[in-house]
Amino acid sequence: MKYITNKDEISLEYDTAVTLGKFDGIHIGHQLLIREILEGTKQGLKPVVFTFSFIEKIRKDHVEGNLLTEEEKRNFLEDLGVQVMITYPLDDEMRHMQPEAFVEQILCKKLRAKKVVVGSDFAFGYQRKGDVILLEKLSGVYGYELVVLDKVAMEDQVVSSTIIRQELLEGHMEKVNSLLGRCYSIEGTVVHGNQIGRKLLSMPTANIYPSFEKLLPPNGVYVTTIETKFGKYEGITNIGYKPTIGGETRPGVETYLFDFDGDLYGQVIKVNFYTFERGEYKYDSLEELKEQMFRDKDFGKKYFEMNR
Ligand SMILES: Cc1cc2nc3c(=O)[nH]c(=O)nc-3n(C[C@H](O)[C@H](O)[C@H](O)COP(=O)(O)O)c2cc1C
Ligand SMILES: Nc1ncnc2c1ncn2[C@@H]1O[C@H](COP(=O)(O)OP(=O)(O)OP(=O)(O)O)[C@@H](O)[C@H]1O
Repeated sequence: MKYITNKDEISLEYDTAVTLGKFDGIHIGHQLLIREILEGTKQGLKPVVFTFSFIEKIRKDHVEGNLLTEEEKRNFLEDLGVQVMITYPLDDEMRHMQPEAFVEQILCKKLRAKKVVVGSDFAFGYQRKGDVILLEKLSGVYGYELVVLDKVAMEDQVVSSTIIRQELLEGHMEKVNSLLGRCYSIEGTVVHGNQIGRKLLSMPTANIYPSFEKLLPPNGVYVTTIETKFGKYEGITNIGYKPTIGGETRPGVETYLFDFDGDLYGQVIKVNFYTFERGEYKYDSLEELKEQMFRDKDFGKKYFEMNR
């Protein structure tokens, strides 16, 4: 997949099927739009996702972050079969661009869009004045096919990244997963902890520190699966600051993998979240923490027995 972040490099040399938006999470609604641009390949059009960089707006504290980091979004779109991803800088020039100019100069001239796919509420251009009516009108002028998809809803609620972010911050993982059409996941490189898990708690853990732009569910314990280069394992994961031990300055994601006995240090793992079990708690002693962690392990094992 071609990945373009420099606005001087967006002139494409082939005809394209383009969808536009923020695409945070790439939820079940976004996936429909992407499927539609992939259909464009049958007419010889390359599928393109055009999105903006909002980096400057993100408070880097896991609370106003995104469901997907830029890297995750890129990998995900590539896996889906998208051939070009453009992350366009949302600078002053772009912010003030009239919607008609955007369609003419960017969409038609630079991206050579012959098919444009958007949701029915798509808005773009200065003051979000451009909409599907304008796109329809201009399709006759510039000769592209416009496909407008109805917004996907689930249980009478329109699916949106905003709703998924809210549900995630509440720890409603089942809801988040059904709106995403897959498990919420966090990726990172396994780093060394302070070895208390293996030596004193009889529970070795793989520690990762997610990127700051990544939105995290509430601190606490979750049932998870973990993708590693050795395969996929079931496990139990704590998100937080380990208050019983102390000394942590940023939240970590710490996982005990069931039935695994190998070395993960330095490797990238992906942790998939299924359900929230309990909040993180400051115990009076390591012994109490250890007893609770073994109850957490039983909880996780039972969850998979019942949900396999
Ligand atoms: C399932 C699970 C539950 C945990 N729950 C808590 C908790 O409630 N409070 C806490 O302070 N630490 C909790 N932890 C973190 C432990 O304190 C941590 O695993 C231990 O300190 C070992 O850390 P280390 O890998 O740096 O050696 C939990 C860890 C796991 C895997
Ligand atoms: N539920 C949905 N069904 C179909 N298309 C959707 C849905 N949600 C968004 N879209 C479309 O996907 C494109 C990208 O939209 P955008 O990234 O703004 O999604 P969003 O989920 O509505 O985000 P936000 O909640 O931040 O507004 C737009 O064309 C939008 O209309």
